[in-house]
Amino acid sequence: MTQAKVCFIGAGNMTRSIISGLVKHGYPSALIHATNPSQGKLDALKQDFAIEVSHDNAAAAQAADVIVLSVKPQLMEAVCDALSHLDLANKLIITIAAGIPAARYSQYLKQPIKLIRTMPNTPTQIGYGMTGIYAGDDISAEQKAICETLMQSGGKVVWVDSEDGLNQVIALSGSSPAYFFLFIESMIASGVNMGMAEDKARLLAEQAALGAAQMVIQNQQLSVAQLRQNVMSKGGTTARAVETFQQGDLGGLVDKAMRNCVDRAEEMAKTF
Ligand SMILES: NC(=O)C1=CN([C@@H]2O[C@H](COP(=O)(O)OP(=O)(O)OC[C@H]3O[C@@H](n4cnc5c(N)ncnc54)[C@H](OP(=O)(O)O)[C@@H]3O)[C@@H](O)[C@H]2O)C=CC1
Ligand SMILES: O=C(O)[C@@H]1CCC=N1
Repeated sequence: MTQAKVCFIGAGNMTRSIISGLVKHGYPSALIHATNPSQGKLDALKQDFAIEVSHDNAAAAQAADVIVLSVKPQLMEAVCDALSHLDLANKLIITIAAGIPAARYSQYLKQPIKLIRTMPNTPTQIGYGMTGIYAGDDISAEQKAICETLMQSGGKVVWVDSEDGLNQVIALSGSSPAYFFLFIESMIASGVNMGMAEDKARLLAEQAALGAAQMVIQNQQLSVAQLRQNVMSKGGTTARAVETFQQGDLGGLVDKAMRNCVDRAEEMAKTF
């Protein structure tokens, strides 16, 4: 495994998720550095993972082989501008930001760069992450391997052939943990409305969600529709609930939500 010196610019939710996966997989803490303006997140990362931390983006980036840009898209231009005086010729830059096209970064950093775009998700924090990765033709096999090693430590990776594919990755896995959380939240609320204690409603809903996901994963020979049919006894309770979702056009609503997610990524590509 290639072990590069990695610096995360921005120490928020996703940086924490990725570092957690890296350290759990034995990536040396001494090779990981995170920067952030506020102190609290840095203290927590240092305490939990024994990594290097600082407020100085430029010094940390200068010392790194791999720079992971992990700030909100609206801050990316300013953050890159403040790194643009560095010589980045021998560094690999990885971005996890939604929306911003790969070509935009060399403008922000004011020099030619080697950049890989990725789209991880928060379950990376517990080893169940899913990351989509896009690299242009200028990226070497070794650079791709470094990126894959970093992102794979938190879960699975999938390479996409075109940059547009990353927007579909956002809709399918980057943003989608929130869809499932919303569904589970709604189930718990309904259970509570019907009189169930909240802790029991949560246990019932979360274990059903875990079991359903594992059923999909462990039964690749079956379609997801077949797994659903297997729960639906004719004239039974599940059929009544599923009919209710279908009458409300759940499939159409999911499609609309995912297309809106992609539209927002495309809007962001024009904005930032
Ligand atoms: N959350 C998610 O599920 C996913 C997010 N992403 C992408 O990841 C990126 C980060 O998102 P997320 O981790 O959720 O966001 P967070 O807001 O949790 O983290 C961003 C961090 O950047 C820090 N920051 C702000 N300004 C600077 C600066 N000048 N230099 C260094 N750090 C700075 C913030 O510090 P402070 O709080 O102190 O201001 C904050 O800790 C985004 O671009 C997003 O599109 C990608 C996939 C999934
Ligand atoms: O909501 C967002 O913009 C980011 C990208 C994917 C998940 N969170």
